[in-house]
Amino acid sequence: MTDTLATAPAPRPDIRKGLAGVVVDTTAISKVNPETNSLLYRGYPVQELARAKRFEEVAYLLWHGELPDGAELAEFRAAERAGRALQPNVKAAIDLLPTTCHPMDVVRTAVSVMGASDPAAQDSSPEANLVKATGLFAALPAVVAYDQRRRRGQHLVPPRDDLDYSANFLHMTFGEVPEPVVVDAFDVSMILYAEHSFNASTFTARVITSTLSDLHSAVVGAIGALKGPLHGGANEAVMHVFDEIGSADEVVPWLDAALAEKRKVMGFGHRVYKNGDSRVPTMKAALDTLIAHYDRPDVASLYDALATEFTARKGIHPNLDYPSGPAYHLMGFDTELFTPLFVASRVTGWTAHVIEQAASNALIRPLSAYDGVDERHV
Ligand SMILES: CC(=O)SCCNC(=O)CCNC(=O)[C@H](O)C(C)(C)COP(=O)(O)OP(=O)(O)OC[C@H]1O[C@@H](n2cnc3c(N)ncnc32)[C@H](O)[C@@H]1OP(=O)(O)O
Ligand SMILES: O=C([O-])CC(=O)C(=O)O
Repeated sequence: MTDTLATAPAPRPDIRKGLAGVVVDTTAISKVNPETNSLLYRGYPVQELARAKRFEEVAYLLWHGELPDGAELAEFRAAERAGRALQPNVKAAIDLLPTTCHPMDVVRTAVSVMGASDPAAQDSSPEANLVKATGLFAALPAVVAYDQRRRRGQHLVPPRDDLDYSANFLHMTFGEVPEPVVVDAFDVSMILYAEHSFNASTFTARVITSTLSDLHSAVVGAIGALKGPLHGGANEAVMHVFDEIGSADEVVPWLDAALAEKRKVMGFGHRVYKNGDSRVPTMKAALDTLIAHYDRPDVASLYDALATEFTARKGIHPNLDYPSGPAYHLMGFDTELFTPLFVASRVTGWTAHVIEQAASNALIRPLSAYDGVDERHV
């Protein structure tokens, strides 16, 4: 009897692969509610923010918890504009990287260089972290813009102080400011990408922060997590899918083959939203304005054909990356630059979480169940 009890297998622990459904902490930064298909940043519906505010105001909201008043916004905008120019050491590091590498590797390296040259690198006080976060927010557009330009054999375009964040971003990338309708669509995309609770990259940033590491290290890790096609890399992958399919007429045979091969169709599905991503209608409306502006009904028909057919067959809905991919394409960004654009936006959410994690820290260290070989001896 005693022997039987001693050798009884231990009860299997309740393992949630991918932490699916596990609530690991609280956050006051954003609320994702799949039941009501809503997303709140600091209490405000993201659709309202996209309609009525600029990205700078949303960044301020994520960090400070409140929208800025006139004086606060002026001060914040001045700080952002002061940090826009590409620093010589960051440019030198980028120039060392081959243009065959992925642009996400360039952004990741650039943030690492910025961290290494920050005299306050080891100061993780909330004040220092806010300064670092604002610095990254201000500096990343130049990194992304310059990387696209150098890959095209074009020279660096310096920032313009008379333009807001999005207009300046597009100016530094393309050497001119596009029509307001394009700037507005870009600004909407930045607002929608800014924050989404404990997604994989934000969680990565929080894990790194939980060891009392520094903010730049957390952002470098988050960029690595965002790069994957199951997360931020999907906006780039959506465009590859569009290129592969070619036109709306080819959607059905393409999908037959893709599903037969059990391929994942990028830009569809979500860990939290099962009935559609709260951000898609707003981004789809922005895409529609671009389609009208550039007179590209072919993009609209391919978009609609794939979404309708895939959702009808699988019951899986588009996520934010689905409309964002073709929107960035129409604006003129090279496909590999799409996920770095996501970085430029999400750095606001990541750093808000770094500050929140640091303010109420506990080392993040879950348990695992060993299923390797039994104990043995050499
Ligand atoms: C900004 C963002 O990060 S949004 C997400 C961007 N990522 C993508 O668009 C990549 C494509 N989508 C996916 O891979 C998934 O939907 C994820 C990773 C986003 C979420 O996945 P999870 O919650 O882990 O669900 P999981 O991957 O287990 O999918 C459940 C089922 O739906 C299927 N499924 C989910 N998404 C897709 C898809 N895009 N294409 C085909 N099948 C899919 C899975 O194959 C699985 O089927 P099975 O039960 O027969 O094995
Ligand atoms: O929440 C997620 O898992 C992925 C996502 O949509 C995001 O990070 O914006």
